[in-house]
Amino acid sequence: MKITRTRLDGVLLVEAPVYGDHRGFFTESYNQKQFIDAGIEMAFVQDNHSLSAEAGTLRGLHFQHPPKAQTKLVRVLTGAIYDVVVDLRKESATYGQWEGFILSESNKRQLLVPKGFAHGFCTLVHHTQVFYKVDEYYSSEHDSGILWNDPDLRITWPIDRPVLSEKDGQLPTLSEAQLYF
Ligand SMILES: Cc1cn([C@H]2C[C@H](O)[C@@H](COP(=O)(O)OP(=O)(O)O[C@H]3O[C@H](C)C(=O)[C@H](O)[C@H]3O)O2)c(=O)[nH]c1=O
Repeated sequence: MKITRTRLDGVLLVEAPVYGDHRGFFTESYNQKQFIDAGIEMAFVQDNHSLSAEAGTLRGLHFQHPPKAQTKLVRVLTGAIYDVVVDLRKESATYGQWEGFILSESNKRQLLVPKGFAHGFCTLVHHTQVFYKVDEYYSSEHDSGILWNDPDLRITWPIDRPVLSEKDGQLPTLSEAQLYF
């Protein structure tokens, strides 16, 4: 399994071996021992799966406040996404910085998003399904987020007018948000 560090401490790209043959492919998308051996030791407790019908659907930027903050291991089952993480850790040298990654059905790359990051994605094709493991259960009371087009973050999303939930369109900016990381 190939683990690639990124410029944001703790954010990792994970690539598992893919075994192709005339029928298609097989891959162990998650293997606890291999992940622990690679230093990815969190115990995932919940699997999430979303379908976004239209290209240009944007979900995020979301996080859960401590003590229900979540590490996420994100991958794409069908389609493709521009996946974005934002460092919300006040003491981090990269606080308020973001990075984007293309995860797709074809590249099979996975992204590990540590606690203390906001996470969101914009779909690049129709009928995109995203599957991700989290190490803390969903808590609506701790669910929060940052506005996708925060003028200070200036995230270069691939679309100007995305399909958004009403909730996501009303999220605070980073400067307005109450953060506890
Ligand atoms: C996240 C979540 C949601 N829900 C319920 C709450 C709502 O009734 C419904 C849709 O939730 P929401 O609109 O927050 O779904 P997304 O916009 O896809 O949110 C996700 O999008 C970004 C990309 C993330 O990183 C988060 O994991 C997650 O917040 O599912 C649950 O029952 N359990 C859950 O874990």
